[in-house]
Amino acid sequence: MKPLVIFGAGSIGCYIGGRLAASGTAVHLVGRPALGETLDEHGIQTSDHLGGRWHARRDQFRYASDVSDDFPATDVVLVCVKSAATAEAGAALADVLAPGTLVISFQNGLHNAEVLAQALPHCEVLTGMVPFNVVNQGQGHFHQGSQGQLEVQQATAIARIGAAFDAAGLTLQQHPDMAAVLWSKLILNLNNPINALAGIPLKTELSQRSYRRALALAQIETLRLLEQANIATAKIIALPTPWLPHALSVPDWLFRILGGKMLAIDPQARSSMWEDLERGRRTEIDWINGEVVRLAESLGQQAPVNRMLIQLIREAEQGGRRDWSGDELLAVLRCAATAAP
Ligand SMILES: NC(=O)C1=CN([C@@H]2O[C@H](COP(=O)(O)OP(=O)(O)OC[C@H]3O[C@@H](n4cnc5c(N)ncnc54)[C@H](OP(=O)(O)O)[C@@H]3O)[C@@H](O)[C@H]2O)C=CC1
Ligand SMILES: CC(C)(CO)C(=O)C(=O)O
Repeated sequence: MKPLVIFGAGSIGCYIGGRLAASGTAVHLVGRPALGETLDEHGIQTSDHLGGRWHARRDQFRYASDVSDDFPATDVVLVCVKSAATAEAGAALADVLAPGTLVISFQNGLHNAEVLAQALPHCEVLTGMVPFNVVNQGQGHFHQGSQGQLEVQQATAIARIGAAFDAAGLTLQQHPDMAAVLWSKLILNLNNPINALAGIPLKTELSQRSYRRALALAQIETLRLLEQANIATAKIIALPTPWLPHALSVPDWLFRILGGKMLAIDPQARSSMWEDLERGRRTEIDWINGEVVRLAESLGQQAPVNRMLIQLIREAEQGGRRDWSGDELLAVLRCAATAAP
């Protein structure tokens, strides 16, 4: 069997790749040399919020720091880099992939698969969606801290990998309308800047009504724009997407009952944007809240709440505050919303 390639060995790439390798799929990871050294020593440990633990020994996967280094013949590639690195990933893969290779973008944001398709016109590029959180805990250990099933664009080519994902316990849910899925995921990801600015774990943050109300403001603004643009959403968690701001705004005691599943998160889990700030990397704010601002502009409207979140994350990227209380954030976002003409 030809190895399945994971381009972008980070939290998501190593989690999916580690689970696949542990269950017997031949996996070839492309990532940075420093992580390669860590994995040489420890292999890939994966675990989840339900207590599952898996280990891929070093002889169960291959690892390279670029595509020139012993790149295998493959017919499936999963792209798991951050959005800023997608174009570069596409350019690197263009030289080495055979016609008809299945390429799946397992990334947040709306347009990564399109960027890949432009670079790889000879491949079949599909959109994927990762609903759960993964944190790199160091020493080759990647932990899934919340629930959800991987979703992927409906296509006959998925038959090539369905059994391998099933064997790894990562069943792929096929969806006919990934644009709706990606917008719904983006609406959940509007929490990424709030979590990163709060500087606290997701569970602690979402347990506090003021942070949830701040998130609801950003979501309400986005949902109004989607309605005006006739863009559909999909149900990707227990609640339909348009209900989210209402469910988030209830008092803490009621949210503990209604939003039980949203709080079923490991106490230490954080958003990927928090991890980016922590590691001094560029965040995906332009691919998340930036999409809302661009949608507003295309409709001749404004998105002041999302614009303010972008500004605060830009400041945080430059060393600015990352310890906002919920009340402070809510006040700043409310002020932005009312100040907009
Ligand atoms: N982490 C999470 O919980 C979730 C993340 N997602 C999404 O999944 C995607 C991946 O996120 P995540 O796994 O957190 O990202 P990471 O940054 O942890 O992983 C990506 C890795 O790929 C490396 N990389 C980038 N370009 C190259 C290249 N050309 N050659 C070799 N290595 C490269 C990066 O190195 P470097 O940093 O040095 O560039 C990094 O180590 C994102 O779109 C994210 O939003 C979705 C759901 C949950
Ligand atoms: C899973 C989730 C929503 C967790 O915040 C995420 O997508 C991220 O961290 O980027």
